[in-house]
Amino acid sequence: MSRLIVVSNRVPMPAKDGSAAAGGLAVALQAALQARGGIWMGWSGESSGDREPGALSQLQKGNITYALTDLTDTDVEEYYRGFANRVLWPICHYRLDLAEYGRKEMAGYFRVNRFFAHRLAPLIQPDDIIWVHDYHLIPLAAELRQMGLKNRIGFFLHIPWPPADILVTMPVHEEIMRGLSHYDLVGFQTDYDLQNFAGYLRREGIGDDLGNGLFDSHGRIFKAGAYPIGIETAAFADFAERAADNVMVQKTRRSVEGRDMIIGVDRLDYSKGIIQRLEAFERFLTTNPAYQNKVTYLQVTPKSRSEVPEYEHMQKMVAEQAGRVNGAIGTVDWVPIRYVNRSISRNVLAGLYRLATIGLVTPLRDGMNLVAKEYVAAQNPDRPGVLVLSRFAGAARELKGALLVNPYDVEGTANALARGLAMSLEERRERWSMMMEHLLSHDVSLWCENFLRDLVTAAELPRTVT
Ligand SMILES: O=P(O)(O)OC[C@H]1O[C@H](O[C@H]2O[C@H](CO)[C@@H](O)[C@H](O)[C@H]2O)[C@H](O)[C@@H](O)[C@@H]1O
Ligand SMILES: O=c1ccn([C@@H]2O[C@H](COP(=O)(O)OP(=O)(O)O)[C@@H](O)[C@H]2O)c(=O)[nH]1
Repeated sequence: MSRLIVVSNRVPMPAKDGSAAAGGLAVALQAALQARGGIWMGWSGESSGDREPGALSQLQKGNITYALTDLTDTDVEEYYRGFANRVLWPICHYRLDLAEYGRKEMAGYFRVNRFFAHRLAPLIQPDDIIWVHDYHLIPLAAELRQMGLKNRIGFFLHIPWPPADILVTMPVHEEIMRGLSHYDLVGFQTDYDLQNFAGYLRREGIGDDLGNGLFDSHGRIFKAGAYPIGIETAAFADFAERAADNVMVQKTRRSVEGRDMIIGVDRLDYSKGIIQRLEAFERFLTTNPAYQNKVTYLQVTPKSRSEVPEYEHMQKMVAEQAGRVNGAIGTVDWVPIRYVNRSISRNVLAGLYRLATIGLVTPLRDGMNLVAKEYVAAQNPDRPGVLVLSRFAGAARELKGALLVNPYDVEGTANALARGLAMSLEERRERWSMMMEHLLSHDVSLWCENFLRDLVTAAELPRTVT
């Protein structure tokens, strides 16, 4: 079996005690790497200031070598904060208004990808399979090809891929698309993202859909497909059941006794629709006054990318809004919104999901949204809660038992909350079973296997158009 080389901007390093990093993606990829042997390469998250980064730092754990590189201050600013998070992230989340184009940042993005390629290439053997993750590293395959590498290289995009009309507003859309054509397999989260990709090729006249998942563009033939990422469903369900003994979960249970709990869990990101969600909760309480003092909404929102101005602005807006609603509607013995601005460990989170009558997941746009899947997996099968889910999350393509909402429609979301809280146990069980069955049969290990199987079989493709 060929070795596997995984490349991602962030690398989930094992903890100091040697235990593997938590999170479905990390667990699935670490398992695949252990089985085949391989390398996980990426950014250390550290800056070398204005000095050229030193040699890769390497750490061996079983069959896996973790290889990390620092980046200079300028690299972090231009590649990560600048182009990845102020151009690609907003564009892929349909936020043209937030994209900030700068020639310096665009050049920095391509330069850091070249730097990654130069650091990675000496570690690669001819038979290795390379799997690149996410929007930070789209041009990596082109750079590796430029250096003469002939290995199979796959790419998986964790975030949405927008329609052509949005993509073409990005000055370097052609270079980005050319970058994708250097992979042997390009994976998206949903069929909609794949359709947008194919639509761009057609619209711009730079490629053809050859059928059976094959495309040709920029003189290369490659595969593209939808590979919706899953979670470790069975393990997470087990986790949630055992979390009942956790002290924090017990404290929370006591603190909401006699009330229904609604839970929202999101990085503090404008794509998550937190402002609209708080508005919907307020609307629900004002149009259903009988629920006042009967419901607690827990919003867990760890800070994210705080050095990027749009994120800093969001932090202020969300905190102000939560405070305003609490001030306007709360009473001396009831705080409607509990707003937690820090990260909670996954085992506590699993227990909190299980306590909540409603999982409120309303991104304005999301590649998948693993929280939606985790909420379902964490439920007690005897009395499961209700998932209220944005139709604009990738997860909505799969979780048909959810109450689907349009997060821009504040009144519609408020109505879904009322419907969810009043839903009969029979309907809740029926909806939950349908979703749980799907999640058990489409977990993250299957996602990983399917992608790698298709990447390996891409070896039989002719690579260039004759
Ligand atoms: O690296 P950051 O800029 O701090 O952002 C964190 C990640 O955000 C998006 O990721 C998430 O998806 C991951 C894979 O599905 C998941 O493991 C992680 O928990 C999520 O936060 C983005 O897609 C990642 O590339 C970022 O690293
Ligand atoms: O305090 C927190 C908040 C989130 N998460 C985890 O972070 C991931 C978020 O993934 P999702 O796909 O929902 O959103 P993303 O952050 O990738 O955009 C999920 O696995 C959550 O369990 C966590 O461990 N602690």
